[in-house]
Amino acid sequence: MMPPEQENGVAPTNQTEPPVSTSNVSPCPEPDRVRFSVLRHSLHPITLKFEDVSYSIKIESGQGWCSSPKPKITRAILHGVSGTARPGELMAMLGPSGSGKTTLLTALGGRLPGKISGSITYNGGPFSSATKRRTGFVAQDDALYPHLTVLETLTYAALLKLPSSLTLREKAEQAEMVAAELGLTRCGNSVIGGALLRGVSGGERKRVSIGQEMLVNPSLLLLDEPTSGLDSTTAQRIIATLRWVARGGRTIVTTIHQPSSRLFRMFDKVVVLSEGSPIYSGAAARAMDYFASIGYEPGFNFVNPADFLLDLANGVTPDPRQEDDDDQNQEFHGRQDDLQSTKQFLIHSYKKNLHPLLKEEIHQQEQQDSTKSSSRCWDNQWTTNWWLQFKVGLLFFFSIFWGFFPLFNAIFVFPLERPIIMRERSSGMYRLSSYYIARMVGDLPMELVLPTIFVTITYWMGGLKPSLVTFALTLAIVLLNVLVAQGLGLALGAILMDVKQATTLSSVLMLVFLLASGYYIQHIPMFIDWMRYISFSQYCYKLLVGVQYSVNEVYECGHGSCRAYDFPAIKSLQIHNMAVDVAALVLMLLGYRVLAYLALRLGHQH
Ligand SMILES: Nc1ncnc2c1ncn2[C@@H]1O[C@H](COP(=O)(O)OP(=O)(O)OP(=O)(O)O)[C@@H](O)[C@H]1O
Repeated sequence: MMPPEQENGVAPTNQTEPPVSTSNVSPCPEPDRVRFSVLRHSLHPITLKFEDVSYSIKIESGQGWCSSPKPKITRAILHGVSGTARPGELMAMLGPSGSGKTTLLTALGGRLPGKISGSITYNGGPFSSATKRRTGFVAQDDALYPHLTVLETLTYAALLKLPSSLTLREKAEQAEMVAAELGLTRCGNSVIGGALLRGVSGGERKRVSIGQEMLVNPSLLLLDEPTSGLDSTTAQRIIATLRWVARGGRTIVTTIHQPSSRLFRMFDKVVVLSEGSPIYSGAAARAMDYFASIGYEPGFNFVNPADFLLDLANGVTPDPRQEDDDDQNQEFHGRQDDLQSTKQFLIHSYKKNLHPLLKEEIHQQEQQDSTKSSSRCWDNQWTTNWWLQFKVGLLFFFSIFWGFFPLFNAIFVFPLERPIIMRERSSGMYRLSSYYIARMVGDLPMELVLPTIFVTITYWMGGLKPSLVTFALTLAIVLLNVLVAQGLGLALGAILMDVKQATTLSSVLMLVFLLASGYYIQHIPMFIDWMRYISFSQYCYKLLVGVQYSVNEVYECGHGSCRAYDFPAIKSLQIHNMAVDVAALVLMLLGYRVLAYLALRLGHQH
């Protein structure tokens, strides 16, 4: 994909540009735009706002008498931090080590235990499970499987997390693209490694972690020190990547240690923390002007704004007198008490000058956010409604239960009766065909009564289509399914004449039928896929769904209304011609029974 930042001296690779054009970014060629469409745009942009966020922890004071519990003291980690990050923005949190960057990031990711005061909202609402699913979090210590290769790690993430509308191949392609994007192609086949297994370098591990989160196409991406331990070119590339990812409508917040001036220029917003208190929060491009306005300007040879901000966060201020004396060593000075008073002054200035503006900005947006979140239903946890999921599930279990049950019952019939048939037939008591037909007809009432009672109760209780015709069709399909399953059971019993073998074989067959039907697994491998055509459960299930929903039926979904036939579990069934499904079942109904009869006859002759 990208980078982009030509002015930063990073050579563009085979990558494309951000989708939203910015002043320093040129539009990408059309073919790449199509190829990278999955990660290009966020589907559910999130505006993140945090206001007066404070957080304290209780720690043991270290003083206690012998075995008496040590008294606990409260330690404030964050004091009233505010800010906003909108879709398309890349926000950086700067500050000295221990200033609270990770704590704030963890709070924004909804992962901080204990009570946080102040407010953190996502499109005006609290942290919900929907927000959680759309939030990616790259922690400082990456947890990756050491034995997988880089490409395998990314491919598994892609397979598990990318939408089911993509094929396996497309998902694998996305993994490869992200690997290329993060410069991981060369080590794609190297194992990740761990404490006992030498693997890829620390920087590469970090990039794999980032890649994993990027693959899920998060709307909000939070990263803790993504560039730590990386060389400046790689760090540059990663931040440029994050900026590109943000431009696709995502909100990105990252903590960062000592960014170079090139990196600093890529941030849209910065929050600068000093001992948990903010000294700046707002546009990165205006930070220097703000500090100049309160009397802090860098020296004439000062090149990196990030260094300047970090010095201020440490209470170190530029000393104009030193600039003339000794450029090389001492641009700043400060005694301990001076440092403290500088920090206090900066915190005070923030409260006085920036905090009211931020508050205003946060509340101005609030109204827009609440309108947005009420008009859009992206906060729905699922894009399909509960009833549809329930009903499609119920129909599936109709077809499965009334496949297994008669099948396993029927398996026992011939093996158990064999000695009696042999004896009675050898004394010429009856024809095999008359026994066979009588056996089937005799079993019929019991075989059909139970499923009729079952369907009558569950159909109406389950809230399926309240139509007598549909009910009658559903019942007829289930009964047909029962008869087919019974026929298969009879055939297996007659062929094997051994209950144990027949039970094992039918269990395997049924499981293969279920898998081949595609309900549990999609994109079935070719060698097993053909089995769907001999799976009676599949035909039964298709018919049950087919009579339940008409082609143009719609249901309420995350996008307003959606066609039932577009619901993934229904779409994958490919309900085109129900007459073919009925014909297949009828053919099986007769075929299995004829097979059972022939097997009995042959067995008897031997
Ligand atoms: N659970 C905890 N118990 C004790 N102290 C804690 C805990 N969590 C955070 N702290 C303290 O809070 C302060 C802020 O920690 P935090 O990890 O947020 O800082 P940071 O700015 O991310 O630091 P670094 O850049 O070194 O990672 C530190 O002094 C840390 O020791």
